[in-house]
Amino acid sequence: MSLTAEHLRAGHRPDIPVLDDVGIEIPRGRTIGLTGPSGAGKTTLARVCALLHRPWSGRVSVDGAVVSGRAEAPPETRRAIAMLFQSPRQSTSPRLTLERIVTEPLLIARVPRRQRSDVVHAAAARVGLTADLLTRRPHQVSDGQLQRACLARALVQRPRYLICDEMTAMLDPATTAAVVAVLREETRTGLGVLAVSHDHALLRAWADDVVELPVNAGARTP
Ligand SMILES: Nc1ncnc2c1ncn2[C@@H]1O[C@H](COP(=O)(O)OP(=O)(O)OP(=O)(O)O)[C@@H](O)[C@H]1O
Repeated sequence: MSLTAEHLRAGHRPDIPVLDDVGIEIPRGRTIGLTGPSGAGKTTLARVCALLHRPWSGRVSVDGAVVSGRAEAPPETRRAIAMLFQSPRQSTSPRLTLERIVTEPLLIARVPRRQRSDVVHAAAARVGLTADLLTRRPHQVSDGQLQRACLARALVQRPRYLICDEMTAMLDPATTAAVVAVLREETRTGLGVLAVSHDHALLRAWADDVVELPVNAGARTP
């Protein structure tokens, strides 16, 4: 069981591929580190794996089922993949409380109201967010606290795969360690993680395998 990308060719500008015949496999229960020089295409690859960026060619499959894009994927496949970004502020609404932010996947999945609160509070406790913090809005908490809320939001979705794009880059060492500890527990129960980072020491401690993405010739073309 894995999230697999094969022979990907993808980019942002016509005829200038960022990824040219690139592949990666994220098995369930393992953390794959992804590193490489700036501009190599790590974020592009992460977004293709999360079905957020459509490749020009190649194949993405989730547990054996080929997926052509997020819009076409069945809800069950969309729910199977969650993504965490470097900046939690760009992936949360400033108008919502942290509790409402964490609740979001349960609203989408139409989980009954009486079950939602227990699930959200359990996930918040898991990532080290107190009930008081859950009542605040993003501008009233630190980046680390908001990233913990984003992690809780991802956990309540119960994804099979989690794509983390530099998710610890804005965090202090204690928060990074806490977040990585939660994710390592999740991998033990079957979550597959792609961890994109420039921090080699972090990936050595966190990942089971580390893949280096070289800059390809197409990406260097002006
Ligand atoms: N939306 C976009 N429009 C045009 N070009 C883009 C876009 N996003 C990324 N690129 C280009 O694609 C290439 C790969 O970018 P990407 O962000 O995937 O690399 P990266 O390895 O994650 O880099 P970094 O380590 O600096 O975050 C770069 O040359 C970048 O300028």
